[in-house]
Amino acid sequence: MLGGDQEPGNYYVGVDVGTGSVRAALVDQRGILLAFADQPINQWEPQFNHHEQSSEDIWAACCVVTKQVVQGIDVNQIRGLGFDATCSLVVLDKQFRPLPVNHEGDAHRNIIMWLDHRAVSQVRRINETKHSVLQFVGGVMSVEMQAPKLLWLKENLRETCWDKAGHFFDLPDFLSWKATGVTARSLCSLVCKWTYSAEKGWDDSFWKMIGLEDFVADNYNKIGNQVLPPGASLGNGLTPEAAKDLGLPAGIAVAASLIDAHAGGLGVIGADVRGYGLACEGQPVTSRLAVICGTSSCHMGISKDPIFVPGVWGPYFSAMVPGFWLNEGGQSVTGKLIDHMVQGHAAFPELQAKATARCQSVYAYLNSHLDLIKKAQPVGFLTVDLHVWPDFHGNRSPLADLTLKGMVTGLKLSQDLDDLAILYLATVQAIAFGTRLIIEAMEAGGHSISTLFLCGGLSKNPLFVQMHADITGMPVVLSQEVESVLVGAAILGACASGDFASVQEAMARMSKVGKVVFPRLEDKSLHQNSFLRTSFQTIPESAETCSTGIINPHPTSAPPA
Ligand SMILES: Nc1ncnc2c1ncn2[C@@H]1O[C@H](COP(=O)(O)OP(=O)(O)O)[C@@H](O)[C@H]1O
Ligand SMILES: O=C(CO)[C@H](O)[C@H](O)COP(=O)(O)O
Repeated sequence: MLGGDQEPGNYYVGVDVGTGSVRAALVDQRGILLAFADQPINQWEPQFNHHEQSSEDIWAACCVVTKQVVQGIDVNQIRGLGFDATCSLVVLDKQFRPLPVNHEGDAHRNIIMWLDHRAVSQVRRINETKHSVLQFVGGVMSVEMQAPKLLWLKENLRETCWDKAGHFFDLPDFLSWKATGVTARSLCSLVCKWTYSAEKGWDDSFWKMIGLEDFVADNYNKIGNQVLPPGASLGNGLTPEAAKDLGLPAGIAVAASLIDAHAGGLGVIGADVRGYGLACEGQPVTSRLAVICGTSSCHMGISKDPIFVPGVWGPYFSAMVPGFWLNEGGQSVTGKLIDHMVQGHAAFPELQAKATARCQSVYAYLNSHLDLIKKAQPVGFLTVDLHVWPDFHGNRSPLADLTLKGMVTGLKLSQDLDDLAILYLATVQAIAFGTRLIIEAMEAGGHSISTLFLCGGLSKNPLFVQMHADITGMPVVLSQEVESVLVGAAILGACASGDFASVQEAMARMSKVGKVVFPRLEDKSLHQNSFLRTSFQTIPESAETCSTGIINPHPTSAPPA
């Protein structure tokens, strides 16, 4: 439904497909959200570490939310449409029909999700090749990228999937194809997840070396041989069929899309920060780090020249902001980890009942409960002897080790609501320490970061935001629009419409500062001690400590696969 400021003008629709839900927004030229809608999407986990979705379900959800946000407005004012989505792998046959990615042969489940870790053996073999393309993914390919998943399909579902496949899409590119009928891929998805180089294109020798020479023989037809920069206008715009599905006029501009974290980056990183007392004021945009915190967290830092950071993805040219190199650090589970710790605790039913009685979310309740039990001490003091190592789904950055597991030290026999609240706090802190490790690795590689720009579902949690400020020692900027990832998607639509000359111009006009959270420096030594204690309790004996107190469990070499 339409709400807020209703000045006439040009509107854009942004659609954001996250892990757990699809969101859409109607956004104006100033980046203000006039309407918002969301809808959860199905996920299947048929086996441990196998995570699947359905492209038909996702498209249907996109249609529902888009129709909702344009209800009641003159659709002729809508100038452009932009999509972003998780970097999940969509498989279609030669007639564009879904193919099964599972042993059960269920074609409805035709997406291997980004967090799927089935291709462990495949990624180990890919990393053993030490092929030069690996330099551009932080030195180690992640099991969450597309090459190992494709190899898994070839080796495990040859007849039911691989031999019948006509098209392998990254989810953002599937959505833009669905809207326009154009199979061109976005430079963002191909560079970040498929080893494509913005400068050199595909590297035949890589695909031959890993056993996927089929793509070379086919001239990359199935994975993309037409590549467009994010925000470029696709074909003749929205097809009549998709227009009917989405409730939009046929022919409006549709943009080449972005991965969700990258859309979040566009939505926050270009804001005008004058007057907030931030160190990044008057400094190049390269001093800003966008952190997109949803199911996972992604740490997006840009640079004028390529920077190689072991264990941090990239450098990727023009994959987010045109003309800039991107490094992407990440934590595979953050929101999902917090949900897992809280929902799995013995006191969760009590928490749920109490939060419901107060009409609060469980997180708002836990935050106020922590305020009650902390008494006169700083909240961080509550976790002096309880520590979490957050790699429950492996470590994406900077250790790049999918075999790492999670850990909790300092548990007692009691399992009441206080214990749950403190475990929740320790989990949030562990995630913030993970961000600090990533920042320190990026700075050691050559980045110079002074300010964090947070967005995504977890940025709605004030404790999460404050802990990131306190533990990194950096101010955190929150955008005026909480749903900044959708602003990023709308920026794409605005660029495709031709209303802005460049992505940079659209970013500067449409992303805006809402609030700044500064670090509480009085808690700094407490967090430093906690950081060291956590690390020493959890690292293997072979690890060594660097001068900052960061632990490197793999001291002699690049991180293992
Ligand atoms: N208001 C809130 N307070 C605390 N946590 C929140 C809030 N809203 C969302 N979250 C957390 O954010 C995560 C989901 O973020 P979201 O950006 O929607 O994820 P995704 O894009 O991966 O679907 C969940 O773990 C959820 O618990
Ligand atoms: O790898 C990614 C970005 O490069 C994934 O798309 C991302 O980690 C999943 O996003 P979210 O946690 O927001 O659902």
